[in-house]
Amino acid sequence: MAAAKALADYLVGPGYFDERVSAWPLLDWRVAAAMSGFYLLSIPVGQQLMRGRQPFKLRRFAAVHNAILFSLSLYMTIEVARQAYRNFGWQHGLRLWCNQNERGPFSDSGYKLARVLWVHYASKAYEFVDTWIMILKKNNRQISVLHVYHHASTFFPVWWAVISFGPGGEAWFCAFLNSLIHVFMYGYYLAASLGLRAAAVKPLITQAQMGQFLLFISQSVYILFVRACYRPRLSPLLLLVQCVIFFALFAEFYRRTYLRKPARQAVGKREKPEDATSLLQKALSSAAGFSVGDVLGQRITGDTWNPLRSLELGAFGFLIDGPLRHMLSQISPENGAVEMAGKVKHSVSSALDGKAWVPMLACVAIAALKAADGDPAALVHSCEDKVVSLLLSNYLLWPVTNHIMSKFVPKQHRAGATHVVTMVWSAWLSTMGHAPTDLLDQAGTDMAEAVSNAVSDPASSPFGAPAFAHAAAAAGAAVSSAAAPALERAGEAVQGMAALAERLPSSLLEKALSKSLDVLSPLHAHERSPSQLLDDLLSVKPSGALDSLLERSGTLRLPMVLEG
Ligand SMILES: CC(C)(COP(=O)(O)OP(=O)(O)OC[C@H]1O[C@@H](n2cnc3c(N)ncnc32)[C@H](O)[C@@H]1OP(=O)(O)O)[C@@H](O)C(=O)NCCC(=O)NCCSC(=O)CC(=O)O
Repeated sequence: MAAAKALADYLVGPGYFDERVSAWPLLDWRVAAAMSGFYLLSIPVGQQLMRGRQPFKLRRFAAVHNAILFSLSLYMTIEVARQAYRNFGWQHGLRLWCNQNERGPFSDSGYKLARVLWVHYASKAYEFVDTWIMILKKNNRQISVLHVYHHASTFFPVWWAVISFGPGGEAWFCAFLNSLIHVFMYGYYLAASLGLRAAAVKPLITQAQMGQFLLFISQSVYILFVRACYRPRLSPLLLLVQCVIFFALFAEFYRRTYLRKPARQAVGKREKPEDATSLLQKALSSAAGFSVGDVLGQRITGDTWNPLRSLELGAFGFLIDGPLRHMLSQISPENGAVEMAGKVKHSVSSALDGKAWVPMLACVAIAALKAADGDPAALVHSCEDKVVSLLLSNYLLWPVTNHIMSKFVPKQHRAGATHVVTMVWSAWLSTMGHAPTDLLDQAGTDMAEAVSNAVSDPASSPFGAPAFAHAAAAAGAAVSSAAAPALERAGEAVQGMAALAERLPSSLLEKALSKSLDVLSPLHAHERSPSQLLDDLLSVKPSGALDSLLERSGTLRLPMVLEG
């Protein structure tokens, strides 16, 4: 009993049901649940009744219905924005997210905002008519899990909970954006019911819907876990769960509707996309990339190695980064959604990745880092501070890498080579999680310089792919450069370690250690060009396991610290 009360306090406390609206229509939970139940029941019953009958055309009826929802969505978009602005207003410190759901007597704008949010809730019940149109038209292909789950659950419990426990605050964002997207969606359905097919805008509408879910996921994570700024927690929690499910269902809808055909037509003509690697493979490689990258990152910043953090980041790679990348790869232009020539295709894909996904994924990665460090609240500043350097380094690393991979690296080695670069990238992210901003800006600039040097000085390399080699060196240089102050702090120890390693029996491992320490020391101390750095790296035989190398570096560092 006490546990149930604690849970209720956590989710909807301290005020529980909002008395100001509890007498409003449709807010008795039994009525709302019964309506959703009735909707669910109506589907098999309706389909059964339509069995053996001719489908209805319903042109006029569907057109009127869509015109109503189109106009209502337009009204709600404008009215929610207007009342949110009046209620929170810039002068009252309106923020995009983290606006409080005030209790106490309604202000005029607070009341009008609650009222339009209630209209939004009620409109979700009216949208049941969509499904009945599908049933009467016998458009069974449209009655998908996505569609039914969306319609049934959005009315009850999601919007019912939002209005019942907190008809204000953060709900404005969701109602506003969803209504805006519904303007386009019902505009599309209106045109379709009048016999006009707008095939070109259909995928754009689906993309907008998916974008909205990603924004809602970000919003709920932000207000629940990052800033912990919102009560009741139930609505953002429901929103989070819903939108993760919707995003997955919509990604699948997108793949099925827009990608499958071109991919089939292309059989025999085109290479199988490399991104066809399975979800499990992507999750595993991402886990490896993040954990090994973090081991390197921690070493670079000179921290004492925290294995738990590396494990947590591995879990982040496995559970979030890998699966997300898999989903995104399914809908990328590389996967056949858009027909383009090779080079253009890679550039467009990289640009889209950089613009949309990379900042998001990288911020999520930094969030995971901060959470692993036990300081999730630092995420906001880290993201704000680092997103520019992040984007810069992304554009310097990935488009070049992708281009070189497709051009020089044989297909069967591409996945492996990409994983290596991914490790460098996650080491970089891990380093960024710790390094101060100005340093990162400097590192970004260094990286730009290194890449341009590499391109203008294409000396041959053992890979037979000079640009790849130089880009890899440039990335290494940037990581090294970002770590400069940490290494400066540990400068003497590093030099000492290298010297010690020289004196140890000259096994391959010790040589490798010496070389790797050399490579990791600040660039300016050695005046090494990226190609020299690469040569150093290449002279290290990969036979020594990374772990033992790092372990060795740890044991070597100890005596120096003790001596110091
Ligand atoms: C482009 C989409 C908006 C719609 O995809 P569809 O596959 O349904 O599109 P379509 O080309 O088959 O639609 C044309 C057919 O729909 C019929 N039609 C007309 N009005 C309709 C209405 N109000 N509801 C459902 N169907 C309707 C037309 O007569 C035509 O039938 P005919 O073919 O016989 O001529 C997509 O992004 C999408 O949302 N897909 C998921 C399916 C879905 O249920 N979406 C809505 C709820 S989800 C949602 O709303 C998410 C959110 O909150 O943003």
